[in-house]
Amino acid sequence: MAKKGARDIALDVLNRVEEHQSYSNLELKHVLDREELRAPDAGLVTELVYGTIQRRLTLDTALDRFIRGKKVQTWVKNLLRLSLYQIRFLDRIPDRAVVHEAVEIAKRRGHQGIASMVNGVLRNALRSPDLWDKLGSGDDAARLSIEQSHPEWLVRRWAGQYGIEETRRILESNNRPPRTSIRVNTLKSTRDELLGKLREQFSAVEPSVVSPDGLVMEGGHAAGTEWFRQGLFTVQDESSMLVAPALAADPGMRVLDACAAPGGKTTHIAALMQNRGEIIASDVHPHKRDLIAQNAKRLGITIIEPIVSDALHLGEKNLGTFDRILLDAPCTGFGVIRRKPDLKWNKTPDDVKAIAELQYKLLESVAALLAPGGLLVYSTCTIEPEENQLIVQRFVKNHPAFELDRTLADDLPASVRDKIDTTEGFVQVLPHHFESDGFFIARLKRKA
Ligand SMILES: C[S@@+](CC[C@H](N)C(=O)[O-])C[C@H]1O[C@@H](n2cnc3c(N)ncnc32)[C@H](O)[C@@H]1O
Repeated sequence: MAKKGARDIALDVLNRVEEHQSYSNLELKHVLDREELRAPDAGLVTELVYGTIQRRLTLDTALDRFIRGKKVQTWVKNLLRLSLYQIRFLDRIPDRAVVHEAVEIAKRRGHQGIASMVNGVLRNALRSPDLWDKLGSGDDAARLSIEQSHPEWLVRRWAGQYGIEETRRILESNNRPPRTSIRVNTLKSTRDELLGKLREQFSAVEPSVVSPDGLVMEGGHAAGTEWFRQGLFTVQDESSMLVAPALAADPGMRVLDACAAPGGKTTHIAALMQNRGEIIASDVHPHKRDLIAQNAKRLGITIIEPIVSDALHLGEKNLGTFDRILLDAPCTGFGVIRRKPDLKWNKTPDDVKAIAELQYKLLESVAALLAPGGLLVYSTCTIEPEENQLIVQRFVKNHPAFELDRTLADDLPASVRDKIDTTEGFVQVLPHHFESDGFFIARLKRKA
């Protein structure tokens, strides 16, 4: 049987995501593993899937002009979205080729009638040069929602919090493809050494401006290299590399990482502690404990003890107290929409409320284990104040033994301090600040 092309495979993934209500990264992995594609083809499939999901609202609004009122099967709608995405957003693929391939796929999967409809819709779209300029209507937030393809409730929420211009920058940044960033394992190498090695194999590798431990590269499969297997680095977002240093853990300390899997930040903390001391790395999901252990092993770290526990009940485990605690809490993930575009379509305002309640309870639970004079870092990969600043402010108000440690900003690299407003004592990185994940970090101190 002839091998499937990239667009056919991308269509399979889009269909599975919709039919199974599942996450695109999981479906993509499943299909890419099955098809055993070469790296450039896998790259194209990935770009097509994420791009089509990312731009879904813009694409559907445009398509509505041509298919309004007609009943269209899910796979046909996805084929039209996928094709329109290439026409509008991928310059390197000629429009003729996109239409031709879409028509061939429609014939193969359906029949001549569907192929003619697909051909007609795409040709009509190509004949409407002002199609993309006038998609949105209404006020700024409503127009931005359509133009930048984010749900209107989220755009309104962010416009209220950050202002409409900052919100536009957030949305535009979310729509740009993510870069790969990696963190050097300072137990085994230095950033300069690793940079030299990676440049032998990859063309565009640069030092991160966000973290002194980070490198950034366009594309590239760094995790497939021998250097990865040797544990010289780990793949981690640049913003998230700010968290472990915020904990200011010294060698020899006792540390709790309460929501640790897969261990990106735990292993960073261990490296900063020079692999001396003790880190209890806990996660509620038993299958994730092995991920932490595997990562620690590959990186040559011996001070991490992975355990399975619900952080709401860690107090019942007789673990004693800790000098440092990290609560990298589960969250809506609205800071990582660029890498997980499904999030913006799947989550609702009620999800924000529910997760914020859980975050507050988790914070209360783990804070009870902090030794007097100790530090606790609360972090999330979201940009929702309800999950971030408001949680910490409410906690400090209700727990007088704790205070917000406003010296956190002093520990940030100057390049980060210069770019973000830390006057309230919090660190909120937005996606466009460094083209990295949106991330929140606060540091609390238990009074001695
Ligand atoms: C943001 S992720 C942590 C990422 C991790 N710190 C890293 O850097 O690799 C949140 C983690 O919290 C875990 N989690 C969710 N609810 C939890 C709970 N009640 N107790 C402990 N862990 C929980 C999830 O399984 C998930 O692995």
